[in-house]
Amino acid sequence: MSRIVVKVGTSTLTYANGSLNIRHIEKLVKVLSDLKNARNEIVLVSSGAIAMGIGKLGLAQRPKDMASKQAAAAVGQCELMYTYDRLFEAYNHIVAQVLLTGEDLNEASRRKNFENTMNRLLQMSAMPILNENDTMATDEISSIGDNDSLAALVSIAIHADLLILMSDIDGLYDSNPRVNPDAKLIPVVLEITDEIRSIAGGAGTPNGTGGMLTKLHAAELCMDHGIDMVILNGAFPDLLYDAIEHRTTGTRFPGRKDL
Ligand SMILES: Nc1ncnc2c1ncn2[C@@H]1O[C@H](COP(=O)(O)OP(=O)(O)O)[C@@H](O)[C@H]1O
Ligand SMILES: N[C@@H](CCC(=O)OP(=O)(O)O)C(=O)O
Repeated sequence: MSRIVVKVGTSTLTYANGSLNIRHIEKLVKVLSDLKNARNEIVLVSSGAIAMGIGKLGLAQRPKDMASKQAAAAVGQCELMYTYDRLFEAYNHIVAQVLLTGEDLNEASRRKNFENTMNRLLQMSAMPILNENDTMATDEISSIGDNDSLAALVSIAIHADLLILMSDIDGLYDSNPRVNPDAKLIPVVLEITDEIRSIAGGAGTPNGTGGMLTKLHAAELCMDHGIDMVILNGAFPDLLYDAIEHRTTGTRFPGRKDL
């Protein structure tokens, strides 16, 4: 049995107009349900609240000011959880919503409460679905919308074996493939060096927020705590089986083994 944190980005879950990408989310839920049936402990960190809120509120574009993004997230988070609840129910899995900020994990008593709740949910075979608490979030993680780092902090707090980031791209390339069509996928990164950081660019779409830089930050946090991290293409959730069974796929960042 493995304890696995899976983070799925906005660009995998929604189209640019904020509508749900039904094909992606249905496939993801199916694979996660199967992994749970195989006795893995799965924690899902899901972005997408702001985009879904924008879609539901009928806003013409992504708002720039913080309060409007927070309001959109509050609307979209309901829609997101409603969707997950319905889809997981079809496979007899129970979902639980957990909203938190980086601050919650920094402060000892709040962190303990988080760990206790997570452990109990997993014992009860429920599937915790986490997102940043966008209403309360200030800029402690970086800015609103860095679930990559949040997923890494969560993986550390609950002693996960593996963190998988599902993105809109196959993994880390040696330069941004949206700019350089000859860019090559890097299958394994053993250390986050300045050279590796220099090849990571920003988000690929208006809805994506972190780009590769926040994913490398997440990788560094995980590796330093002995946790493997893998970046995969969220359009192909079957790749989760490969990542868990250590078959080469996407980009793997092996956790330090000397801890
Ligand atoms: N070296 C790189 N390798 C791969 N992707 C890169 C690189 N540099 C920048 N990117 C961009 O990062 C994007 C993925 O991050 P992001 O848009 O935040 O999506 P997500 O919603 O999955 O977090 C890719 O679509 C790509 O445009
Ligand atoms: N918490 C926000 C943004 C999260 C975020 O990091 O976005 P992404 O870069 O798509 O993973 C939301 O749910 O919309």
